[in-house]
Amino acid sequence: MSMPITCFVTSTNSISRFLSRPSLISRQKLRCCRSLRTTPRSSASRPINEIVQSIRSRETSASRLLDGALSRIEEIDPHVNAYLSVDVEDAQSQARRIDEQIARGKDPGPLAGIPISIKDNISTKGQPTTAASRILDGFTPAYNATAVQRLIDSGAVILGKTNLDEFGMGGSTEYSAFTETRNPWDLSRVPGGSSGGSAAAVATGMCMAALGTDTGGSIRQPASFCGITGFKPSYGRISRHGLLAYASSLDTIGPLCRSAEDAALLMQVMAGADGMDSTASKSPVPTFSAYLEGDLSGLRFGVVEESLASEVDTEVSNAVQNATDVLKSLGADVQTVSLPFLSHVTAAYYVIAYSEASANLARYDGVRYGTRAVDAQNSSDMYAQSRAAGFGGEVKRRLMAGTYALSSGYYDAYYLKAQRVRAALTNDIKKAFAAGFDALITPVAATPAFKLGEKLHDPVLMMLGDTFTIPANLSGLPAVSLPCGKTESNLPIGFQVIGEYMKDEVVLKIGHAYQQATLYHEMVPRAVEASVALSV
Ligand SMILES: NC(=O)C[C@H](N)C(=O)O
Repeated sequence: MSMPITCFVTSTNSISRFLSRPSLISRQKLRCCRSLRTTPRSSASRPINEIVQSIRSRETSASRLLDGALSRIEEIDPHVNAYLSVDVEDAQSQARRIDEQIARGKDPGPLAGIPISIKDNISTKGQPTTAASRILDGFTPAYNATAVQRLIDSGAVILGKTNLDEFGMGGSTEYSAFTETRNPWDLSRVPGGSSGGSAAAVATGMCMAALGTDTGGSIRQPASFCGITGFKPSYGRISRHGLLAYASSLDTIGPLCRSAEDAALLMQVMAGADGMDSTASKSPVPTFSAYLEGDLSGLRFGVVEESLASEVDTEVSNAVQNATDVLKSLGADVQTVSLPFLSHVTAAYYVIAYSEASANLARYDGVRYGTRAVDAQNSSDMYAQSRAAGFGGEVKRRLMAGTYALSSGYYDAYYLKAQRVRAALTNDIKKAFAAGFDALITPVAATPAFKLGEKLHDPVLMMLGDTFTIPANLSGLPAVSLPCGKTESNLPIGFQVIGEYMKDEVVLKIGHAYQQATLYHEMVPRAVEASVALSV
């Protein structure tokens, strides 16, 4: 039977019924939620794995799937601005190649024909890669990032490049030099950041999965604001080769998808050693799918006490509380755990991130890439003018603060102190795992998506939004953001599961078990559907 997949996100009856349910799921309601789970899956929530099977068996084709994504981009992206560039012809020729391979009986790989978008700070051969910065306007890399190449080698169709805060510096995607992305659940709100374009593209079915990068929460927070699943792998699990560095000891590439199951599939093809990145771990890559099944009995989770403090929105803390009830009902032992250093992590993170950024971004001098000042008198004048014109205000602020923190006389007071906080936090977390916890639970952010412009001129407020996501970066741990509810005003809420170093598969197993019991990851943003309908 031929099965058209021209549109991934549809409001089927089961989803509409679910969306009209109260935003919080209580223990009593869990049974009802589970029974809804037995209703047929909508195409929005069909696992990538199943869609690949239907491409392989020629029920549908890569070209048809791509057409669906392209028509959604045409309809929806003028409202959301998730993409910075889409190379339609190139994507169509990739899809045709996959279909031809299948017609010849050749298996293109586990992602055969799946349209995937790439955050624009990850190199794509022959496609613009700007990091949403004017300093890289017009830059086209000569090679693919290792993660991108591995997706292509597994049959994925690379669709386009998604918007971000310039060089990943921000939490709302408003610091892009080119356009601000809007939250598809409420177009007056931010999609989160810095991988806001990737999150909005997945949430609206403008692609089936996307790559993002996470330095202090940039995959997990936008995933949570847009109601999808975002996975930050252990540091070193995926090669950083081809990632435009922001803060090298923290940067991680990872997937944004509809489900933990889809994230596991992408992890399988991207993870592993890489001769081009000495920080990519040589430890063997597990078979992620082998870990997905089964309940959570025998696992112990620690809810981080400090993360449910009074500053956290009540709707958020209630939703996280309900998520822990679901985890308990799946057999997990859930207790509380304290991370006394949590209140210091944001300050430490920003000192480290700014310092590393000031070194990494020194390469953008107008000589090799992008913007170059034309009427400079000499070379140092040319560097200064090119950088002044090429970088946005937020990037300049961070580079100046980072240079200051590393300067002689201040190094001990700032950089060294921040590294000590990093060590103390890592120690806190190690103690928790040594005491027998398998994972830590926190909200992803203290609030749901905020209004466009609300924090734009208050960088400290913007930074404080990262408190719960930063620990996994400072300690190099794997962490996933999972949708776990909606607010009264129809905004998604996410909770976070942080695992032990290099136990990425355990984190995804927990995510999958949770998603087998709930439907929150199947929520679709109707605001966009409505505004598209209005505009036609
Ligand atoms: N890049 C990230 O992970 C986001 C973080 N808000 C930052 O600005 O550094």
